[in-house]
Amino acid sequence: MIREFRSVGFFGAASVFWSWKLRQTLSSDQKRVVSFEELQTHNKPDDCWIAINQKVYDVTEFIKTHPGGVARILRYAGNDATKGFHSMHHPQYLETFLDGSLVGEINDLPTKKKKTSTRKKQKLIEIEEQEEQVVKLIPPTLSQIFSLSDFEVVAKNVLSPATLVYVSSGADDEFTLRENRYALGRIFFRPRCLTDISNFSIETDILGVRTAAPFFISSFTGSNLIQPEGEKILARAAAEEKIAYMAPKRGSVSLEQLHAETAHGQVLFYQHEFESAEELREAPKLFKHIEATMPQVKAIFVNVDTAARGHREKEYKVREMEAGKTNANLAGLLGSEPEYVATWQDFETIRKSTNLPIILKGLQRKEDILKAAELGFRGALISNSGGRQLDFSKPAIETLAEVHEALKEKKIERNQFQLFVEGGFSRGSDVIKALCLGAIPAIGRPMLYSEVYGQKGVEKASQLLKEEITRDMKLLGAGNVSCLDDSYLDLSSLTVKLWVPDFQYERNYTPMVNVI
Ligand code: HEM
Ligand SMILES: Cc1cc2nc3c(=O)[nH]c(=O)nc-3n(C[C@H](O)[C@H](O)[C@H](O)COP(=O)(O)O)c2cc1C
Repeated sequence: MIREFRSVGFFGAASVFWSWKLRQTLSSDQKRVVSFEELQTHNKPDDCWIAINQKVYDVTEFIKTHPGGVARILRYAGNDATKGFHSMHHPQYLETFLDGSLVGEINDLPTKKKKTSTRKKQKLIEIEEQEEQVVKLIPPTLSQIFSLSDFEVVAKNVLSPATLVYVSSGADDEFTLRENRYALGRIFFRPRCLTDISNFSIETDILGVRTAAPFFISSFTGSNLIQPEGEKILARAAAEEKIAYMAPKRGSVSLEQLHAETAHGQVLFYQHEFESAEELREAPKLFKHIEATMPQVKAIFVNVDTAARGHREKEYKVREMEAGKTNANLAGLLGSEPEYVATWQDFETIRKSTNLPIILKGLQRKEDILKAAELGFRGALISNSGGRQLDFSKPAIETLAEVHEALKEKKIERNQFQLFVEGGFSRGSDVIKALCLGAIPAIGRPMLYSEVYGQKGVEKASQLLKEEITRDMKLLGAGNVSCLDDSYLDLSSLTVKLWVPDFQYERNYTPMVNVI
C-alpha cells in the first residue's frame, strides 16, 4: 500500500511549474491583517506561509514547484523570508509568481531574532525533519527518472515497509537475489565495428508472435499492493508499448477479466502452478478453455520450482514488527504449502492437452532443460524466482550460459525450443547479454517499482529499456536481435566468484525482534 501522501496527486502534475503560475487567480486586493502568531502556525510542507516585505503569502502549492527547491523556502515556513528572498531574487518575482497567493499584511513581525543556541539547534532539527518529509512528499517527476534503478529508489521512499519488503526481499540470506545481479555484471561485451546497421530494429518474434522489443514483463502476485489496479496497469502499459505481459495465476483479477480488458493484438502469457492434485487434474480443461476463449494468451508458463514456499525471512520479521497494524492485503500472499508436487509424468498428459506452447518456469539445471527439449516442450524459463525460492540457487544468467552451450552441442534450434530467463534484469545491456545467449528475458521487480507511477511509469520503464537496448546494440555493431550471438560476449569471468566482504549482506540483515 502506498503511504497516504501519494494522494496529494503530485505525480504527473508536479513538473508543470509554469502552468501552476497561470492557475493563480486571487487578486492582490483580497488581503487582511495576519498576526505573527497566526503566521507561525502555518509552518509545515502541507501548510506553508511566509512573509516577504510585510506581506504574507501562502506558498504551500508554490514550494512544490519552486525551481530552487522546496527546502530553501521551507526554512522560512511560518516566518519572515524577506532577507532570504531578496538575497536571491528580483522583487518583481513576487508580483509575477505570488500575486494570487497573497493572504494579507503583517505588522507585528519581531524586529530582532532572539534565539538561544539550543533553540537554533532545535530549529535545525525541525528543518531537517521537514526536508526529509518533503523528499518523501514530492517524488521526482517521470522526466527526472533516467534508469530503472531510479524507480527502485523512489519506491523505497514511497511504499509502506510491509509492501516494500514483500516486493524486494529474497529467500533466507538473499545470496541468490544478489548474485543474479552480480553475475550479469561479470559478463563483458566484445563490440564489432564497421558493420552495416542501416536497417536497425529491436522487434522480436517470441514463440511466433511479433513484439516491439526483446523482453517482456514477468508475473507477480500482489502488484495490486502498489496500485489497486495492479495487473490491469501492467497489461495496459504492455499493450501501449507493444510488449508481452505474463498474467499471474494468483492475481487480484481473473485471467478472464484481464483478457476482457486487454487491447486487441495484445500479447499475454499466463503463469500457472499446481498446488493440489485437483488443480493438476483440472489443468487440461483449463488450458483448453484458455486456448478456445482467450486468443490473446499466446503461451502458458507453468512453475516447476514450487515444491515448497521460499522463506523470505526479512518479510516475516517486518510483519512481526508490524503485528497489530493488520495488513489484510498482505495476508495470504505467501500462499500455503502445496498439497501436491507435480512430476515429469504428470506433465505428459497436460502437455498434450493444448496447442498453446507450455513453457516450464523455474528450471535451473541443464539436464532438466535438455529433458524438457527432448520431451517436446516448446521452451523453458530459467528462473530462481528472483532469489525468492531456494537461496544459493545459481544465478540465472550463469545457468543460461551453461544451458546455451548444451543446446548448441545438441544442435537444438530456437524455433524448436525457446529459452527464457529472468532474475536481476534491469538494464538494456542485461537484456542483450541474455539475447546473445539465446534467451528472451523477463523483467521482474523493476516493473513493479515503476508501477508506483501508475501506467505511465511502467511505460517509461519499458521505453528506457528499449532506448538502452537500441543504443547498446548499435555500439555493439548488431543491427537486429536475430544477429546477436555469443561472439559478442566475453564470458571469461562469469563463473569466477571472488570472495569479497559482503557489505550488502550486512546492510540487509535485519535484527531479531525483542532480543537484547
Ligand atoms: C524564500 C527564500 C527563497 C530562496 C532562498 C530561494 C532560492 C532560490 C534559488 C537558489 C534558486 C536558483 C535555482 C537554480 O540555481 O537553479 C531559485 C530559483 C527560483 N526561485 Fe527562489 N528562492 C526563494 C523564494 C522564492 C519565492 C518566494 C519565489 C517566487 C516569488 C521564487 C521564485 C524562483 C524562481 C522563479 C526561480 C527560477 C529562476 C531563477 O533562478 O531566478 N523563489 N530560488
Ligand atoms: C512481488 C513479487 C511477486 C511474485 N509473484 C510471483 C508469482 O505469483 N508467480 C511466479 O511464478 N513468480 C512470481 N514472482 C517471481 C517473478 O515472476 C520473477 O521470477 C522475479 O521477479 C524475477 O526476478 P527479478 O525481480 O530479480 O527480476 C514474484 C516476484 C515478486 C517480486
